[in-house]
Amino acid sequence: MSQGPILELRGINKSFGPVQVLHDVAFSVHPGEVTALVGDNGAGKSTLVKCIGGIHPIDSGEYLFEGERVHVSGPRDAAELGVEIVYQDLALCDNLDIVQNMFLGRERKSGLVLDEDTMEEMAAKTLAGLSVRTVKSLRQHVSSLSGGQRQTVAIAKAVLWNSKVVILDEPTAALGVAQTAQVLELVRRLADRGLAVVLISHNMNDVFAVSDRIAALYLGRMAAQVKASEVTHSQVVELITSGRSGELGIGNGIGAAS
Ligand SMILES: Nc1ncnc2c1ncn2[C@@H]1O[C@H](COP(=O)(O)OP(=O)(O)OP(=O)(O)O)[C@@H](O)[C@H]1O
Repeated sequence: MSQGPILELRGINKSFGPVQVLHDVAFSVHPGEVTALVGDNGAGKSTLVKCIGGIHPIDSGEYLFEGERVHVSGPRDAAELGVEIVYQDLALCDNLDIVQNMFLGRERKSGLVLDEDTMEEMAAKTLAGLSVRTVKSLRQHVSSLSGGQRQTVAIAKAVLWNSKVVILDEPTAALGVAQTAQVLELVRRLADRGLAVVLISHNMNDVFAVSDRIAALYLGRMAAQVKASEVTHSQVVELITSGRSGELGIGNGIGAAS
């Protein structure tokens, strides 16, 4: 059964100087669901996500979290709400091990020294809770991991910090078939644990494999936000490329008024 949204944006506008990138955007994400955010290059996906993450301040519009209107004026505000973004270029440090990466900037201390045992235990528990069994040792440097394993560590890091909303920016873009499947499984598991997951992707197979809802941006406007079970591949492609889908009777009239 579908619950109300945990995060909801209404009427979001965002410009960079004279260029308006987001126009009156509505977007909502629900706990226990994967919402795919799709759109062509330059449609505004990254900008929208950066507004959610507090990296770009919004010009106008409402940001609601758990039904309350909130002001997110920096990444710290978003993190405090429980919103984490996992970027494509993964902010992992190659020269640190998995535990060090997962606790980077939020290290646990016991007195003046780092509490390595507790950190390792928490990291192990988080990975086990996500059924991640592919990493051999938590003390191996991240540089020795495969692309899929690195994604896994980055995602697990977001889970470790009790995030409620996890936004994944093209998590499978650089991965092969088997690793993509692993990461998608993990994405699904996050939602099954009750998190709200936003998946930015260009890959329709990935989108349909794991998403409950699909939000399509077209030239900075939200063309449609629909249940994945109610649309076909080609309808979503149409939304991405023209902002409309005639057959669906949805879309907000973008490009229609000529
Ligand atoms: N900091 C900025 N200053 C000026 N313009 C920007 C800035 N960031 C993004 N833009 C513009 O906003 C538009 C949307 O870009 P954005 O990166 O959000 O799109 P996207 O959907 O994430 O694209 P892609 O799939 O290529 O990553 C583009 O036209 C881009 O040039």
